Amino acid sequence: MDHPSRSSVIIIGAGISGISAAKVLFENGVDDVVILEASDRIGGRIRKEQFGGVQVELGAGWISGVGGPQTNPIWKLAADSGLRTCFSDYSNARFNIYDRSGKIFPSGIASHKYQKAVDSAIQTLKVEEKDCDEETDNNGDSDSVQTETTSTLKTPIELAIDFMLHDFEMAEVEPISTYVDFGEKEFMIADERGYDYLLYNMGRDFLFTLEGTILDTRLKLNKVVRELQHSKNGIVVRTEDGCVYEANYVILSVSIGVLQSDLLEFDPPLPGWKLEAIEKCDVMVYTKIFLKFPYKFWQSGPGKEFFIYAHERRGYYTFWQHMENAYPGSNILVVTLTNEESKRVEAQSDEETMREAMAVLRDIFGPNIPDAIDILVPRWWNNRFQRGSYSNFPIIPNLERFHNIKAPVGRIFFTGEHTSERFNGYVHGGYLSGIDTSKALLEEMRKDKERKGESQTLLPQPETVSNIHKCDIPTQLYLPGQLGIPEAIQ
Ligand SMILES: Cc1cc2nc3c(=O)[nH]c(=O)nc-3n(C[C@H](O)[C@H](O)[C@H](O)COP(=O)(O)OP(=O)(O)OC[C@H]3O[C@@H](n4cnc5c(N)ncnc54)[C@H](O)[C@@H]3O)c2cc1C
Repeated sequence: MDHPSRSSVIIIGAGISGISAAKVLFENGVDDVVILEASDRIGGRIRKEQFGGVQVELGAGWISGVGGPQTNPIWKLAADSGLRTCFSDYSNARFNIYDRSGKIFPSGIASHKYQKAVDSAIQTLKVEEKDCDEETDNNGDSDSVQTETTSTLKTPIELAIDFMLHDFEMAEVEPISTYVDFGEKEFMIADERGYDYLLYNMGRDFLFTLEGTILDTRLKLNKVVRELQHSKNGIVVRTEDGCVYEANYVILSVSIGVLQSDLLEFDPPLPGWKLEAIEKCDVMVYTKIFLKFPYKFWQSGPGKEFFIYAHERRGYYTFWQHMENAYPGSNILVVTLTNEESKRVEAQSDEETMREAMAVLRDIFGPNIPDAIDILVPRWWNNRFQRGSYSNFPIIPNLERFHNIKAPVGRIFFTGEHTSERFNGYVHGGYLSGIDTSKALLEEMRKDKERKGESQTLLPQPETVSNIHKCDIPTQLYLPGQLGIPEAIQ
Protein backbone atom coordinates (compact mmCIF):
# COMPACT_ATOMS: atom_id res chain seq x y z
CA MET A 1 0.00 0.00 0.00
CA ASP A 2 1.39 3.39 -0.99
CA HIS A 3 1.40 6.13 1.66
CA PRO A 4 1.98 9.81 1.19
CA SER A 5 4.82 11.00 3.39
CA ARG A 6 2.40 13.43 4.99
CA SER A 7 -0.88 12.03 6.18
CA SER A 8 -4.03 13.89 7.07
CA VAL A 9 -4.07 12.48 10.58
CA ILE A 10 -1.76 10.51 12.84
CA ILE A 11 -3.52 8.71 15.66
CA ILE A 12 -1.22 7.96 18.56
CA GLY A 13 -2.39 4.87 20.45
CA ALA A 14 -4.50 1.91 19.31
CA GLY A 15 -6.69 1.42 22.37
CA ILE A 16 -10.44 1.60 22.02
CA SER A 17 -10.46 5.41 21.68
CA GLY A 18 -7.78 5.38 18.98
CA ILE A 19 -9.58 2.69 17.00
CA SER A 20 -13.03 4.32 17.33
CA ALA A 21 -11.50 7.65 16.30
CA ALA A 22 -9.94 6.00 13.24
CA LYS A 23 -13.24 4.37 12.30
CA VAL A 24 -15.04 7.73 12.24
CA LEU A 25 -12.32 9.30 10.11
CA PHE A 26 -12.37 6.44 7.62
CA GLU A 27 -16.17 6.50 7.45
CA ASN A 28 -15.95 10.17 6.56
CA GLY A 29 -13.52 9.65 3.74
CA VAL A 30 -10.31 10.49 5.59
CA ASP A 31 -8.32 7.35 4.97
CA ASP A 32 -4.76 8.64 4.78
CA VAL A 33 -4.46 8.02 8.49
CA VAL A 34 -1.51 6.46 10.27
CA ILE A 35 -2.00 4.79 13.66
CA LEU A 36 1.15 4.60 15.78
CA GLU A 37 0.94 2.16 18.68
CA ALA A 38 3.76 1.76 21.19
CA SER A 39 3.13 -1.86 22.10
CA ASP A 40 2.98 -4.93 19.90
CA ARG A 41 -0.81 -5.19 19.91
CA ILE A 42 -3.98 -3.16 19.74
CA GLY A 43 -6.28 -2.81 22.74
CA GLY A 44 -4.30 -0.78 25.26
CA ARG A 45 -6.01 -1.28 28.60
CA ILE A 46 -8.19 -3.96 27.09
CA ARG A 47 -5.83 -6.87 27.23
CA LYS A 48 -6.22 -10.60 27.54
CA GLU A 49 -3.65 -13.16 28.52
CA GLN A 50 -3.59 -16.91 28.62
CA PHE A 51 -3.43 -18.02 32.25
CA GLY A 52 -4.24 -21.31 33.91
CA GLY A 53 -5.78 -22.70 30.74
CA VAL A 54 -8.17 -19.83 30.00
CA GLN A 55 -8.05 -16.27 28.67
CA VAL A 56 -8.10 -13.79 31.54
CA GLU A 57 -8.64 -10.06 31.16
CA LEU A 58 -5.80 -8.14 32.80
CA GLY A 59 -7.38 -4.77 32.09
CA ALA A 60 -11.05 -4.03 31.52
CA GLY A 61 -13.07 -7.10 32.32
CA TRP A 62 -16.64 -5.89 32.54
CA ILE A 63 -19.18 -4.08 30.47
CA SER A 64 -20.29 -1.69 33.17
CA GLY A 65 -23.72 -0.16 32.86
CA VAL A 66 -26.29 -2.49 31.33
CA GLY A 67 -30.09 -2.72 31.66
CA GLY A 68 -30.83 1.00 31.94
CA PRO A 69 -32.79 3.52 29.92
CA GLN A 70 -30.13 3.71 27.20
CA THR A 71 -28.05 0.97 25.63
CA ASN A 72 -24.38 1.00 26.46
CA PRO A 73 -22.63 1.12 23.08
CA ILE A 74 -20.12 -1.51 24.23
CA TRP A 75 -22.98 -3.83 25.15
CA LYS A 76 -24.24 -3.43 21.60
CA LEU A 77 -20.79 -4.05 20.09
CA ALA A 78 -20.40 -7.15 22.26
CA ALA A 79 -23.80 -8.43 21.16
CA ASP A 80 -22.97 -7.77 17.50
CA SER A 81 -19.72 -9.69 17.93
CA GLY A 82 -21.44 -12.53 19.77
CA LEU A 83 -19.07 -12.09 22.70
CA ARG A 84 -19.89 -14.35 25.63
CA THR A 85 -20.60 -12.46 28.86
CA CYS A 86 -21.49 -13.45 32.38
CA PHE A 87 -23.64 -11.41 34.83
CA SER A 88 -21.79 -10.32 37.96
CA ASP A 89 -23.98 -9.97 41.02
CA TYR A 90 -21.95 -7.86 43.42
CA SER A 91 -24.89 -7.46 45.77
CA ASN A 92 -24.10 -10.71 47.56
CA ALA A 93 -20.52 -9.74 48.36
CA ARG A 94 -21.57 -8.07 51.62
CA PHE A 95 -22.87 -11.41 52.92
CA ASN A 96 -19.53 -13.11 52.36
CA ILE A 97 -17.29 -10.98 54.55
CA TYR A 98 -14.69 -13.02 56.41
CA ASP A 99 -12.76 -11.89 59.44
CA ARG A 100 -9.13 -12.88 60.01
CA SER A 101 -10.14 -16.07 61.78
CA GLY A 102 -12.21 -17.26 58.83
CA LYS A 103 -15.61 -16.53 60.35
CA ILE A 104 -18.26 -14.97 58.13
CA PHE A 105 -19.83 -11.88 59.67
CA PRO A 106 -23.51 -12.61 60.44
CA SER A 107 -25.70 -11.24 57.66
CA GLY A 108 -27.57 -8.92 60.07
CA ILE A 109 -24.35 -7.22 61.16
CA ALA A 110 -23.00 -7.06 57.62
CA SER A 111 -26.26 -5.58 56.28
CA HIS A 112 -26.41 -3.02 59.07
CA LYS A 113 -22.79 -1.93 58.58
CA TYR A 114 -23.30 -1.82 54.86
CA GLN A 115 -26.42 0.33 55.06
CA LYS A 116 -24.71 2.65 57.53
CA ALA A 117 -21.80 3.09 55.14
CA VAL A 118 -24.12 3.75 52.20
CA ASP A 119 -26.12 6.33 54.19
CA SER A 120 -22.97 8.02 55.39
CA ALA A 121 -21.52 8.11 51.87
CA ILE A 122 -24.74 9.61 50.49
CA GLN A 123 -24.72 12.19 53.27
CA THR A 124 -21.10 13.07 52.52
CA LEU A 125 -21.97 13.44 48.87
CA LYS A 126 -24.81 15.85 49.66
CA VAL A 127 -22.47 17.98 51.76
CA GLU A 128 -19.93 17.92 48.94
CA GLU A 129 -22.54 19.02 46.44
CA LYS A 130 -23.58 21.89 48.69
CA ASP A 131 -19.98 22.94 49.36
CA CYS A 132 -19.20 22.63 45.69
CA ASP A 133 -22.12 24.90 44.75
CA GLU A 134 -20.89 27.46 47.26
CA GLU A 135 -17.31 27.14 46.05
CA THR A 136 -18.45 27.54 42.46
CA ASP A 137 -20.46 30.62 43.41
CA ASN A 138 -17.30 32.01 44.94
CA ASN A 139 -15.27 30.99 41.89
CA GLY A 140 -13.34 28.70 44.18
CA ASP A 141 -11.73 25.39 43.57
CA SER A 142 -13.90 22.43 44.49
CA ASP A 143 -10.84 20.28 45.22
CA SER A 144 -10.86 21.56 48.77
CA VAL A 145 -13.98 19.49 49.32
CA GLN A 146 -12.96 16.36 51.18
CA THR A 147 -14.55 12.99 50.85
CA GLU A 148 -14.98 10.84 53.94
CA THR A 149 -11.57 9.89 55.17
CA THR A 150 -10.70 6.40 56.19
CA SER A 151 -9.40 7.79 59.49
CA THR A 152 -13.01 7.98 60.67
CA LEU A 153 -13.42 4.28 59.89
CA LYS A 154 -12.05 1.94 62.48
CA THR A 155 -13.00 -1.67 62.27
CA PRO A 156 -11.84 -4.10 59.59
CA ILE A 157 -15.40 -4.72 58.42
CA GLU A 158 -16.01 -0.98 58.04
CA LEU A 159 -12.79 -0.62 56.10
CA ALA A 160 -13.71 -3.57 53.87
CA ILE A 161 -17.15 -2.13 53.14
CA ASP A 162 -15.66 1.28 52.45
CA PHE A 163 -13.29 -0.35 49.95
CA MET A 164 -16.22 -2.13 48.25
CA LEU A 165 -18.30 1.01 48.06
CA HIS A 166 -15.69 3.41 46.82
CA ASP A 167 -12.92 1.50 45.07
CA PHE A 168 -15.53 -0.55 43.24
CA GLU A 169 -17.72 2.48 42.58
CA MET A 170 -20.88 0.87 43.75
CA ALA A 171 -23.86 2.35 41.96
CA GLU A 172 -26.00 2.78 45.05
CA VAL A 173 -23.83 5.57 46.43
CA GLU A 174 -22.56 7.68 43.63
CA PRO A 175 -24.65 9.12 40.78
CA ILE A 176 -22.19 7.90 38.17
CA SER A 177 -23.47 8.66 34.66
CA THR A 178 -22.64 5.15 33.51
CA TYR A 179 -25.16 3.61 35.89
CA VAL A 180 -27.71 6.41 35.55
CA ASP A 181 -27.73 6.26 31.76
CA PHE A 182 -26.97 2.64 30.99
CA GLY A 183 -28.16 0.78 34.08
CA GLU A 184 -26.61 -0.78 37.16
CA LYS A 185 -25.84 -4.24 35.84
CA GLU A 186 -22.31 -5.41 35.10
CA PHE A 187 -21.39 -8.23 32.76
CA MET A 188 -18.00 -9.85 32.73
CA ILE A 189 -16.45 -10.81 29.41
CA ALA A 190 -16.03 -14.58 29.47
CA ASP A 191 -14.95 -15.30 25.94
CA GLU A 192 -11.77 -16.99 24.77
CA ARG A 193 -11.49 -14.41 21.98
CA GLY A 194 -11.10 -11.74 24.66
CA TYR A 195 -12.56 -8.27 25.19
CA ASP A 196 -10.15 -6.96 22.55
CA TYR A 197 -12.05 -8.90 19.92
CA LEU A 198 -14.39 -5.89 19.88
CA LEU A 199 -11.55 -3.70 18.64
CA TYR A 200 -10.53 -6.18 16.03
CA ASN A 201 -14.13 -6.40 14.85
CA MET A 202 -14.34 -2.63 14.66
CA GLY A 203 -10.99 -2.39 12.90
CA ARG A 204 -11.84 -4.82 10.16
CA ASP A 205 -14.47 -2.41 8.82
CA PHE A 206 -11.73 -0.08 7.67
CA LEU A 207 -8.37 -1.81 7.99
CA PHE A 208 -7.19 -4.44 5.58
CA THR A 209 -7.56 -7.84 7.22
CA LEU A 210 -6.92 -11.35 6.06
CA GLU A 211 -7.99 -14.51 7.82
CA GLY A 212 -8.45 -12.91 11.20
CA THR A 213 -5.35 -10.80 10.94
CA ILE A 214 -4.95 -7.04 10.48
CA LEU A 215 -2.44 -6.63 7.66
CA ASP A 216 -2.81 -2.91 7.10
CA THR A 217 0.43 -0.94 7.06
CA ARG A 218 -1.42 2.16 8.24
CA LEU A 219 -1.48 0.49 11.65
CA LYS A 220 2.08 0.51 12.92
CA LEU A 221 2.83 -1.42 16.07
CA ASN A 222 5.95 -1.08 18.25
CA LYS A 223 6.11 2.64 17.44
CA VAL A 224 6.79 4.50 20.66
CA VAL A 225 6.11 8.17 20.04
CA ARG A 226 8.57 10.39 21.90
CA GLU A 227 8.24 13.81 20.34
CA LEU A 228 5.54 15.96 18.78
CA GLN A 229 6.80 19.03 17.01
CA HIS A 230 3.83 21.15 16.19
CA SER A 231 3.21 24.45 14.44
CA LYS A 232 0.36 26.16 12.67
CA ASN A 233 1.38 24.31 9.52
CA GLY A 234 1.38 20.75 10.73
CA ILE A 235 2.90 18.21 13.05
CA VAL A 236 6.00 16.09 12.99
CA VAL A 237 6.02 13.00 15.16
CA ARG A 238 9.22 11.21 16.12
CA THR A 239 9.35 7.69 17.46
CA GLU A 240 11.86 6.01 19.73
CA ASP A 241 13.31 3.98 16.86
CA GLY A 242 14.16 7.14 14.94
CA CYS A 243 11.24 7.21 12.53
CA VAL A 244 9.60 10.46 11.58
CA TYR A 245 5.98 10.90 10.55
CA GLU A 246 4.31 14.00 9.38
CA ALA A 247 0.65 14.98 9.40
CA ASN A 248 -1.80 17.82 9.27
CA TYR A 249 -3.31 16.77 12.60
CA VAL A 250 -2.67 14.39 15.47
CA ILE A 251 -5.20 12.61 17.62
CA LEU A 252 -3.43 11.78 20.85
CA SER A 253 -5.10 8.92 22.73
CA VAL A 254 -2.46 8.03 25.31
CA SER A 255 -3.65 7.70 28.90
CA ILE A 256 -3.65 10.52 31.43
CA GLY A 257 -0.85 8.68 33.26
CA VAL A 258 1.31 8.82 30.12
CA LEU A 259 0.53 12.51 29.68
CA GLN A 260 1.68 13.06 33.26
CA SER A 261 4.91 11.16 32.64
CA ASP A 262 7.89 12.32 30.60
CA LEU A 263 7.41 9.83 27.76
CA LEU A 264 6.19 12.49 25.34
CA GLU A 265 7.93 15.74 24.58
CA PHE A 266 6.03 18.58 22.97
CA ASP A 267 7.81 21.23 20.94
CA PRO A 268 6.74 23.91 21.72
CA PRO A 269 5.68 22.70 25.19
CA LEU A 270 2.00 22.41 26.01
CA PRO A 271 0.51 25.61 27.44
CA GLY A 272 0.18 26.08 31.19
CA TRP A 273 -3.60 25.60 31.31
CA LYS A 274 -3.23 22.23 29.62
CA LEU A 275 -0.36 21.09 31.82
CA GLU A 276 -2.23 22.10 34.96
CA ALA A 277 -5.35 20.20 33.92
CA ILE A 278 -3.30 17.09 33.14
CA GLU A 279 -1.31 17.29 36.35
CA LYS A 280 -4.37 17.66 38.57
CA CYS A 281 -6.20 14.65 37.16
CA ASP A 282 -6.16 11.75 39.57
CA VAL A 283 -5.02 8.37 38.29
CA MET A 284 -6.45 5.22 39.80
CA VAL A 285 -4.38 2.05 39.92
CA TYR A 286 -6.47 -1.10 39.87
CA THR A 287 -4.85 -4.50 39.81
CA LYS A 288 -6.42 -7.89 39.31
CA ILE A 289 -4.13 -10.62 40.61
CA PHE A 290 -4.89 -14.11 39.28
CA LEU A 291 -4.09 -17.26 41.23
CA LYS A 292 -4.39 -20.76 39.82
CA PHE A 293 -5.02 -23.73 42.14
CA PRO A 294 -4.87 -27.48 41.63
CA TYR A 295 -8.45 -27.77 42.81
CA LYS A 296 -11.31 -25.63 44.11
CA PHE A 297 -11.59 -25.19 47.90
CA TRP A 298 -14.01 -22.25 47.99
CA GLN A 299 -17.79 -22.27 47.72
CA SER A 300 -19.10 -21.58 44.26
CA GLY A 301 -22.87 -21.88 44.61
CA PRO A 302 -25.34 -19.03 44.08
CA GLY A 303 -24.34 -15.78 45.78
CA LYS A 304 -20.77 -16.90 46.37
CA GLU A 305 -18.92 -15.45 43.38
CA PHE A 306 -17.46 -12.59 45.43
CA PHE A 307 -16.06 -12.69 48.93
CA ILE A 308 -14.44 -10.13 51.15
CA TYR A 309 -11.55 -10.25 53.58
CA ALA A 310 -11.78 -7.77 56.45
CA HIS A 311 -8.33 -6.68 57.58
CA GLU A 312 -7.22 -3.71 59.65
CA ARG A 313 -5.32 -2.35 56.65
CA ARG A 314 -7.75 -0.89 54.13
CA GLY A 315 -7.57 -2.64 50.77
CA TYR A 316 -5.27 -5.45 51.94
CA TYR A 317 -6.36 -8.34 49.67
CA THR A 318 -9.95 -7.30 50.33
CA PHE A 319 -11.98 -8.17 47.28
CA TRP A 320 -11.98 -11.73 45.89
CA GLN A 321 -13.77 -13.40 43.04
CA HIS A 322 -13.77 -16.97 41.80
CA MET A 323 -13.90 -17.62 38.08
CA GLU A 324 -16.16 -20.66 38.15
CA ASN A 325 -19.12 -18.73 36.71
CA ALA A 326 -17.09 -17.52 33.76
CA TYR A 327 -14.93 -20.61 33.30
CA PRO A 328 -16.18 -23.62 35.27
CA GLY A 329 -13.37 -25.89 36.41
CA SER A 330 -10.69 -23.26 35.87
CA ASN A 331 -9.79 -23.23 39.60
CA ILE A 332 -8.79 -19.58 39.44
CA LEU A 333 -9.26 -16.90 42.08
CA VAL A 334 -8.85 -13.20 41.41
CA VAL A 335 -8.07 -10.64 44.08
CA THR A 336 -8.28 -6.94 43.33
CA LEU A 337 -5.95 -4.35 44.80
CA THR A 338 -6.03 -0.61 44.24
CA ASN A 339 -3.79 2.44 44.47
CA GLU A 340 -1.11 2.21 47.19
CA GLU A 341 -1.58 -1.54 47.62
CA SER A 342 -1.28 -1.97 43.85
CA LYS A 343 1.91 0.05 43.76
CA ARG A 344 3.33 -1.83 46.73
CA VAL A 345 2.66 -5.20 45.13
CA GLU A 346 3.99 -4.08 41.75
CA ALA A 347 7.28 -3.27 43.44
CA GLN A 348 7.75 -6.69 45.00
CA SER A 349 8.35 -10.11 43.50
CA ASP A 350 5.42 -12.26 42.42
CA GLU A 351 6.60 -14.92 44.90
CA GLU A 352 6.19 -12.43 47.74
CA THR A 353 2.72 -11.50 46.48
CA MET A 354 1.77 -15.16 46.27
CA ARG A 355 2.98 -15.65 49.84
CA GLU A 356 0.85 -12.75 51.09
CA ALA A 357 -2.22 -13.87 49.17
CA MET A 358 -1.87 -17.45 50.44
CA ALA A 359 -1.63 -16.22 54.03
CA VAL A 360 -4.90 -14.33 53.54
CA LEU A 361 -6.60 -17.35 51.97
CA ARG A 362 -5.41 -19.54 54.86
CA ASP A 363 -6.91 -17.01 57.30
CA ILE A 364 -10.19 -17.43 55.47
CA PHE A 365 -10.23 -21.12 54.53
CA GLY A 366 -7.85 -22.68 57.03
CA PRO A 367 -4.30 -24.03 56.88
CA ASN A 368 -4.98 -27.09 54.73
CA ILE A 369 -5.78 -25.43 51.42
CA PRO A 370 -3.31 -26.15 48.62
CA ASP A 371 -0.69 -23.67 47.46
CA ALA A 372 -1.42 -21.76 44.30
CA ILE A 373 0.45 -23.25 41.35
CA ASP A 374 0.66 -20.05 39.33
CA ILE A 375 0.20 -16.31 39.75
CA LEU A 376 -0.24 -13.41 37.35
CA VAL A 377 0.37 -9.87 38.57
CA PRO A 378 -0.27 -7.13 35.99
CA ARG A 379 1.78 -3.99 36.49
CA TRP A 380 -0.29 -1.13 35.15
CA TRP A 381 1.47 1.49 37.23
CA ASN A 382 4.95 0.57 36.03
CA ASN A 383 3.87 0.07 32.44
CA ARG A 384 5.32 3.17 30.77
CA PHE A 385 2.57 3.07 28.12
CA GLN A 386 -0.14 3.28 30.79
CA ARG A 387 1.14 4.62 34.14
CA GLY A 388 -2.04 3.64 35.93
CA SER A 389 -5.39 2.05 35.22
CA TYR A 390 -7.85 4.88 34.61
CA SER A 391 -8.61 8.51 35.35
CA ASN A 392 -10.48 9.22 38.52
CA PHE A 393 -12.26 12.53 38.56
CA PRO A 394 -14.07 13.67 41.69
CA ILE A 395 -17.79 12.84 41.66
CA ILE A 396 -18.43 16.53 41.27
CA PRO A 397 -15.80 17.47 38.74
CA ASN A 398 -14.19 20.81 38.15
CA LEU A 399 -15.71 21.49 34.75
CA GLU A 400 -13.14 23.99 33.58
CA ARG A 401 -10.31 21.63 34.30
CA PHE A 402 -12.19 18.89 32.60
CA HIS A 403 -12.71 21.03 29.53
CA ASN A 404 -9.00 21.85 29.49
CA ILE A 405 -7.99 18.19 29.53
CA LYS A 406 -10.03 17.63 26.41
CA ALA A 407 -9.39 20.86 24.52
CA PRO A 408 -7.11 20.68 21.46
CA VAL A 409 -3.78 22.46 21.42
CA GLY A 410 -3.29 23.79 17.92
CA ARG A 411 -3.39 20.75 15.67
CA ILE A 412 -3.19 18.21 18.47
CA PHE A 413 -6.58 16.76 19.40
CA PHE A 414 -6.85 14.86 22.69
CA THR A 415 -8.93 11.77 23.19
CA GLY A 416 -9.20 8.76 25.51
CA GLU A 417 -11.32 7.76 28.46
CA HIS A 418 -9.98 10.70 30.51
CA THR A 419 -11.55 13.13 28.02
CA SER A 420 -15.03 11.65 28.34
CA GLU A 421 -16.98 14.02 30.54
CA ARG A 422 -19.70 11.55 31.48
CA PHE A 423 -17.99 8.18 31.19
CA ASN A 424 -14.35 8.67 32.08
CA GLY A 425 -12.65 5.55 33.41
CA TYR A 426 -14.70 3.12 31.33
CA VAL A 427 -14.34 1.29 28.04
CA HIS A 428 -17.46 3.03 26.72
CA GLY A 429 -15.90 6.35 27.80
CA GLY A 430 -12.88 5.58 25.64
CA TYR A 431 -15.03 4.44 22.75
CA LEU A 432 -17.31 7.48 22.81
CA SER A 433 -14.44 9.91 23.30
CA GLY A 434 -12.74 8.62 20.13
CA ILE A 435 -15.93 9.26 18.18
CA ASP A 436 -16.37 12.74 19.67
CA THR A 437 -12.78 13.74 19.02
CA SER A 438 -12.88 12.63 15.40
CA LYS A 439 -16.13 14.50 14.85
CA ALA A 440 -14.56 17.65 16.31
CA LEU A 441 -11.51 17.16 14.10
CA LEU A 442 -13.62 16.63 10.97
CA GLU A 443 -15.41 19.87 11.74
CA GLU A 444 -12.08 21.64 12.13
CA MET A 445 -10.85 20.17 8.83
CA ARG A 446 -14.03 21.33 7.13
CA LYS A 447 -13.59 24.86 8.46
CA ASP A 448 -9.94 24.84 7.51
CA LYS A 449 -10.84 23.82 3.99
CA GLU A 450 -13.46 26.55 3.81
CA ARG A 451 -10.92 29.11 4.98
CA LYS A 452 -8.46 28.08 2.30
CA GLY A 453 -10.96 27.63 -0.49
CA GLU A 454 -11.95 24.38 -2.16
CA SER A 455 -9.32 24.54 -4.87
CA GLN A 456 -6.34 24.64 -2.54
CA THR A 457 -4.80 21.71 -0.84
CA LEU A 458 -5.61 21.30 2.82
CA LEU A 459 -2.34 22.64 4.10
CA PRO A 460 0.83 24.18 2.78
CA GLN A 461 3.99 22.16 3.06
CA PRO A 462 5.62 22.64 6.44
CA GLU A 463 8.48 25.05 6.73
CA THR A 464 9.49 23.82 10.09
CA VAL A 465 10.82 20.42 9.21
CA SER A 466 13.30 19.20 6.71
CA ASN A 467 14.70 15.81 5.80
CA ILE A 468 11.53 13.97 6.71
CA HIS A 469 12.06 10.37 5.90
CA LYS A 470 9.41 7.79 5.43
CA CYS A 471 9.89 4.75 7.59
CA ASP A 472 9.43 1.54 5.79
CA ILE A 473 7.53 -0.48 8.33
CA PRO A 474 7.26 -4.22 8.07
CA THR A 475 3.77 -5.57 7.94
CA GLN A 476 2.26 -5.66 11.39
CA LEU A 477 0.21 -8.51 12.57
CA TYR A 478 -2.61 -8.83 15.00
CA LEU A 479 -4.02 -12.27 15.47
CA PRO A 480 -6.92 -12.32 17.85
CA GLY A 481 -6.65 -15.37 20.05
CA GLN A 482 -3.64 -16.67 18.15
CA LEU A 483 -0.73 -14.33 18.58
CA GLY A 484 0.04 -15.54 22.05
CA ILE A 485 0.95 -13.10 24.71
CA PRO A 486 3.16 -10.12 24.26
CA GLU A 487 6.05 -9.69 26.62
CA ALA A 488 5.35 -7.41 29.57
CA ILE A 489 5.77 -3.86 28.45
CA GLN A 490 8.50 -1.96 30.21
C1 LIG B 1 -7.08 -3.20 35.45
C2 LIG B 1 -8.15 -2.40 34.72
C3 LIG B 1 -9.47 -2.75 34.87
C4 LIG B 1 -10.46 -2.06 34.20
N1 LIG B 1 -11.75 -2.48 34.28
C5 LIG B 1 -12.70 -1.92 33.51
C6 LIG B 1 -13.98 -2.51 33.41
O1 LIG B 1 -14.23 -3.57 34.00
N2 LIG B 1 -14.91 -1.90 32.64
C7 LIG B 1 -14.63 -0.75 31.94
O2 LIG B 1 -15.52 -0.23 31.25
N3 LIG B 1 -13.39 -0.19 31.99
C8 LIG B 1 -12.42 -0.77 32.73
N4 LIG B 1 -11.15 -0.26 32.73
C9 LIG B 1 -10.88 0.99 32.02
C10 LIG B 1 -10.75 0.79 30.49
O3 LIG B 1 -9.88 -0.28 30.24
C11 LIG B 1 -10.20 2.07 29.88
O4 LIG B 1 -11.02 3.17 30.25
C12 LIG B 1 -10.15 2.05 28.35
O5 LIG B 1 -9.72 0.81 27.85
C13 LIG B 1 -9.19 3.15 27.91
O6 LIG B 1 -9.10 3.20 26.51
P1 LIG B 1 -8.25 4.37 25.83
O7 LIG B 1 -8.30 4.18 24.38
O8 LIG B 1 -8.68 5.68 26.39
O9 LIG B 1 -6.76 4.19 26.38
P2 LIG B 1 -5.71 2.95 26.16
O10 LIG B 1 -6.43 1.67 26.08
O11 LIG B 1 -4.73 3.12 27.24
O12 LIG B 1 -5.09 3.27 24.75
C14 LIG B 1 -3.98 4.14 24.61
C15 LIG B 1 -2.94 3.45 23.74
O13 LIG B 1 -1.84 4.36 23.59
C16 LIG B 1 -0.66 3.59 23.54
N5 LIG B 1 0.47 4.48 23.84
C17 LIG B 1 0.84 4.97 25.05
N6 LIG B 1 1.93 5.75 24.91
C18 LIG B 1 2.25 5.73 23.60
C19 LIG B 1 3.29 6.33 22.84
N7 LIG B 1 4.21 7.11 23.42
N8 LIG B 1 3.34 6.09 21.51
C20 LIG B 1 2.41 5.32 20.90
N9 LIG B 1 1.41 4.73 21.58
C21 LIG B 1 1.32 4.94 22.91
C22 LIG B 1 -0.89 2.51 24.58
O14 LIG B 1 -0.03 1.41 24.39
C23 LIG B 1 -2.36 2.18 24.36
O15 LIG B 1 -2.50 1.11 23.45
C24 LIG B 1 -10.12 -0.95 33.37
C25 LIG B 1 -8.78 -0.60 33.22
C26 LIG B 1 -7.80 -1.34 33.87
C27 LIG B 1 -6.35 -1.00 33.64
